[in-house]
Amino acid sequence: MILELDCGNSFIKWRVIHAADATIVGGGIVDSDQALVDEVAALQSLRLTGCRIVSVRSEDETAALCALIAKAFAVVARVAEPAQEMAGVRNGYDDYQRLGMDRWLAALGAFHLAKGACLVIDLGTAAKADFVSADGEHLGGYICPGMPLMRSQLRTHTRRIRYDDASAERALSSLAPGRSTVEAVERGCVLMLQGFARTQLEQARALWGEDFTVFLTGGDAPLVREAAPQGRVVPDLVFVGLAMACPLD
Ligand SMILES: Nc1ncnc2c1ncn2[C@@H]1O[C@H](COP(=O)(O)OP(=O)(O)OP(=O)(O)O)[C@@H](O)[C@H]1O
Ligand SMILES: CC(C)(CO)[C@@H](O)C(=O)NCCC(=O)O
Ligand SMILES: [K+]
Repeated sequence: MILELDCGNSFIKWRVIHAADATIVGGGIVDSDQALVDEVAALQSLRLTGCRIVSVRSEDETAALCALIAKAFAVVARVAEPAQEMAGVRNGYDDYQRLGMDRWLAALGAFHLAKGACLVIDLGTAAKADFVSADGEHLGGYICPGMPLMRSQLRTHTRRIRYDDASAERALSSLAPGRSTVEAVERGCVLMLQGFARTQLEQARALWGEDFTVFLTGGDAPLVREAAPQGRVVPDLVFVGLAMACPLD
């Protein structure tokens, strides 16, 4: 069994797969290293033979997580490293090491699945878009605040915007103009995300006409379904790329 980890800025997504056929044994989302170890250790008949990690955290934080995993499960974690070119995709950044590894792996996974031009829209703490042309040229992308950051900026920088998580969830039953603070903010931020998605689609159309595949990933992907109806929702797109970048015998 292989432990796969996607360490974002707010959460760690994990899953355990069988090494032989990649079938999924278990998975989840946690907000700390210790919670990760506790959840994975609770899996029935766990037998880890390897671990691969993609992280956008600092080197120290990533090293600390690897050490914890080595101690808890006696496996050496392989950490995905930046590359100028991999699996037919050429990194489009001026300095390829600066491109976020989650973006790079999602682009690798998307190109592998699409076998042609593709647009990746990843909606997490940050909202990201990346473009890969039919010949594997990564053209670059965009980074914006995602839903959690837009929300918290409004809360932090105003005095009268305050509401709880439960009312935030209720507010999203519709996107009609808000008649309360929570509705106005939550729906407004969703419309920002949808606007982001639509603009990326326009860019892709300008580049490639209708000849491209759209992938939606990240925790908030469902919020832009209507704005990108042709989008393929692939929640584990980063893991697809991670397996390509870190094959384990
Ligand atoms: N089960 C879940 N646990 C945590 N967040 C979730 C869950 N389902 C949906 N979300 C939403 O997903 C968003 C976080 O997305 P994601 O987990 O992709 O972020 P991240 O990987 O930490 O961020 P980034 O990729 O920008 O570094 C939050 O806005 C949250 O509301
Ligand atoms: C943008 C984030 C934070 C999204 O997780 C990550 O991809 C990252 O830290 N990227 C480095 C900056 C860049 O991609 O240009
Ligand atoms: K992520």
